[in-house]
Amino acid sequence: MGKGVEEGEVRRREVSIQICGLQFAYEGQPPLFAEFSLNVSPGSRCLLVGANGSGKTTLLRIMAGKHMVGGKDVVRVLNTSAFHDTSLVCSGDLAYLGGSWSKSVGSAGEVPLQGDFSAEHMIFGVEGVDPVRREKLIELLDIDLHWRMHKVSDGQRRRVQICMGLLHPFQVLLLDEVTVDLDVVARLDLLDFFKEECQERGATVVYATHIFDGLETWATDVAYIRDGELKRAEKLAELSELSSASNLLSVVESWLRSETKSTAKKVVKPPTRPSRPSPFDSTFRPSRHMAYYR
Ligand SMILES: Nc1ncnc2c1ncn2[C@@H]1O[C@H](COP(=O)(O)OP(=O)(O)OP(=O)(O)O)[C@@H](O)[C@H]1O
Repeated sequence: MGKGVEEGEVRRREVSIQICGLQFAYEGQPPLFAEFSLNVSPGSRCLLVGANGSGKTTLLRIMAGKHMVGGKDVVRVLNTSAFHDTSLVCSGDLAYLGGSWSKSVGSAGEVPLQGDFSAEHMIFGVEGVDPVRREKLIELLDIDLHWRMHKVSDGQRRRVQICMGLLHPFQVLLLDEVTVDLDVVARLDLLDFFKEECQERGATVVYATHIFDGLETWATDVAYIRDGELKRAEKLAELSELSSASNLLSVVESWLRSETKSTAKKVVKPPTRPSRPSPFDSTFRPSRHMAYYR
């Protein structure tokens, strides 16, 4: 084995995801990310938090190689460019579970999850899978293989989607709030499964969420994004606010509330309208323009 390969392996173990000076804008839009950098180390369970529209989904999709960005060194996942090296996804080393009802299964592309298929057909259709892992996931997610995908509930469909996404033992898993439809038991069991995968195999999970139940003891790191800018990236154990606040929800709430306040300060007040006449004023006469004052 060559020295270069060994060095590559060492780097791979030091950092799972490396984003350095990312710049990204949707077509015709102002830049969402400008000089964004973030490192995530192996074995981490990193929460991605931020207000609606702050850029979490876009960032996950960039890490998943779904958007082309700059050069090959800007976004590295397992020391490879996720966009340029499709083997990362095809091998199952990099898995992305997003909100849509479809699943990228290796080179098979996007598989719809709402047709008249059985859960068994969907799950057993994924090739090259360890049957023991498959059984474990079916049991964990309490999937009935006879479910017809067009007749199941959102939560049941989501279970099948998650199962298919986890069949291959990923090295990096990107989760865009996919637990939202799951009941409490399924969600907590799934979080335990992810924790086990990180602790036993050194896998890395990045999880964008607005639901913080049970995450204080689950996550190792938190990254807070505001308008495409990384405001905080810390180990949860070192998060000073967490010792004084009762839970992670309160900490994130305070971050987002201070954001709202500082944004509110920036809002330019519209020019004041002429005061409208009060119906209690004796000079008041209903006007055909009144609707505009609502
Ligand atoms: N396909 C798109 N084309 C243009 N702009 C987009 C597109 N997708 C997202 N955006 C914009 O990019 C910004 C970030 O969106 P993104 O979905 O990444 O935010 P988010 O943090 O995941 O939000 P949420 O918490 O609501 O899921 C938003 O202002 C959004 O309007």
